[in-house]
Amino acid sequence: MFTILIADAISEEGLQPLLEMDNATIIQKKASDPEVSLEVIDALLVRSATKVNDELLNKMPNLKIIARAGVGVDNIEVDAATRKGIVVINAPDGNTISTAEHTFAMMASLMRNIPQAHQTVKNLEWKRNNYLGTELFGKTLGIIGMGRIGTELAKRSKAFGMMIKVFDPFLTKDRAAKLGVESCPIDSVLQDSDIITVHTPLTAETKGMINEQALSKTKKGVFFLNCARGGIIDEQALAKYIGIGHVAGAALDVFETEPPGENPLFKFDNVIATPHLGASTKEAQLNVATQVAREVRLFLENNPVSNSINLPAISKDIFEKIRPFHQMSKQMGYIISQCIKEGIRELSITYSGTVAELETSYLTKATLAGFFKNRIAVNVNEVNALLTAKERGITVGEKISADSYGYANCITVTAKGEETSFTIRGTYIEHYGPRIVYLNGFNIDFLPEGNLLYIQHMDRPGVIGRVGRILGDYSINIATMQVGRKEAGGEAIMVLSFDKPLEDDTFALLTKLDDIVSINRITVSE
Ligand SMILES: NC(=O)c1ccc[n+]([C@@H]2O[C@H](COP(=O)([O-])OP(=O)(O)OC[C@H]3O[C@@H](n4cnc5c(N)ncnc54)[C@H](O)[C@@H]3O)[C@@H](O)[C@H]2O)c1
Ligand SMILES: O=C(O)CC[C@@H](O)C(=O)O
Repeated sequence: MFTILIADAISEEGLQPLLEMDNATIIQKKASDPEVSLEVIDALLVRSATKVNDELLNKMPNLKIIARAGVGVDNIEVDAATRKGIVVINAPDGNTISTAEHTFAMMASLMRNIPQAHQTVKNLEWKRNNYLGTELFGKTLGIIGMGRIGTELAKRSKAFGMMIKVFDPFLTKDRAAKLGVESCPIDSVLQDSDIITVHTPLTAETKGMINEQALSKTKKGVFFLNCARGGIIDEQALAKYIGIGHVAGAALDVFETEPPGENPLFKFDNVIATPHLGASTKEAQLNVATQVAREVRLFLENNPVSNSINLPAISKDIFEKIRPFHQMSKQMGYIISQCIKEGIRELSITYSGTVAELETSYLTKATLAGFFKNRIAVNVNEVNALLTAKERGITVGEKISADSYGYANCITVTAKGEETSFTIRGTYIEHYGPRIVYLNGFNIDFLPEGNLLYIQHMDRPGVIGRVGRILGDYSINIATMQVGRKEAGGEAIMVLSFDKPLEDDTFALLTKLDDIVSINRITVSE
């Protein structure tokens, strides 16, 4: 049973995919509501009001996924979520059209003084001479950030006869040509535009990118728009440039602090504002809610998600192909973790045969997730596996090899510590399942599941009998037993499986037997 917390106002109609789940309890309350038991929440859905920070995440040890019903994830501490292995998803395009339309509406309103004029009419005034506007036709619109919203805005603005200059370091010349816009350096956008609008995410690089220095490069009489994120345009600098009459006006939907409270910009009549309404349409809210609700449900039902911020996107088709290897990779990582007793400094994974053609990076992360399971306090999964390895100084290597040892596919994992190393190889046999076919120099064949006992011993008469006798004395039923050796009289291994875990006292007796080199209890669970 899953518990899903919808912490902000999200369209009820769009939440249907979650409401229809018969194994989920849906709670629609603020995360700060004392009635909410944060520790049981599996999935959290938010818009921008809930600040998903480390402090909140620490109260949610069961949390597996955070969904942002919108684009910007700046209200979520993604790094903190990643460290804890929590998947973060968003709805990247559900509100694109609405926000582009809102930006366009703000631009038109700004140029024709619509909000100010509207207010005077309502005040029973008729000030026709005060509101001389400016046409959009023939003007140059500078767009900083030519992503989804920038692109939609450009299309609409072109239809109004505007010229478009764009600065986006990730925009290729080909794409700019296709969109009919001029891609140029930021200074050229600043110098030549009549109206400048920002559509980037708020990042360390874009924070304050329109500062005094940038404003000083603009034309006198330029207009500014910000319907992306507060802080991309420095509010103090903008207020200064409006104050000296250099900037002719600004339209703002977003603010450095929201709600903004007292703000130096609000004293100017030529500044118009809306309270972060870009995505506030019925259509956008339904779109984003439906997108995240579908994704959260897919995720909880063990399917891949497409709009993750911190997990590589993987299609359902590809995931179906890697699913058997995915489970086996986790199992092998988990077996290694229980057999190598010291810290490791290197983990290398070699893929061969058909598996080498699949998304192996995902399998490498699954191996690490299995390795870290029960070794460290945080839950490690594909989201934080590489980061966790890096933080612990473990080098992770991935290789493709042509030699698949006669199997259709195989994955070989070698872990190296300071003193020891351990190698395990698995193959997946269709209609039969995963098999471990090699352990530390020995060919073997066992199913990596359940309660296992792995014994490395000398190949001498009586060893197997002595192990069997102790197990028999303690009424322990051996479910399966596999043996392997390199040469007669040398070292050998046996892998036994039981219906229930081996008790400590039985295990202790086995460790004291003659001719045993090493012995490990292994539990391989989901
Ligand atoms: N006002 C609202 O309600 C509302 C609604 C939706 C989105 N947004 C915000 O609008 C912004 C754009 O959203 P989007 O969906 O178009 O995002 P997007 O990811 O599609 O586009 C962002 C673009 O910015 C570009 N970019 C990144 N860094 C840059 C830099 N330093 N200089 C220039 N360009 C840079 C990227 O290459 C990308 O093309 C985001 O900040 C988002 O949070 C606001
Ligand atoms: O939730 C909202 O209304 C705002 C969404 C918007 O800022 C976004 O980044 O998608």
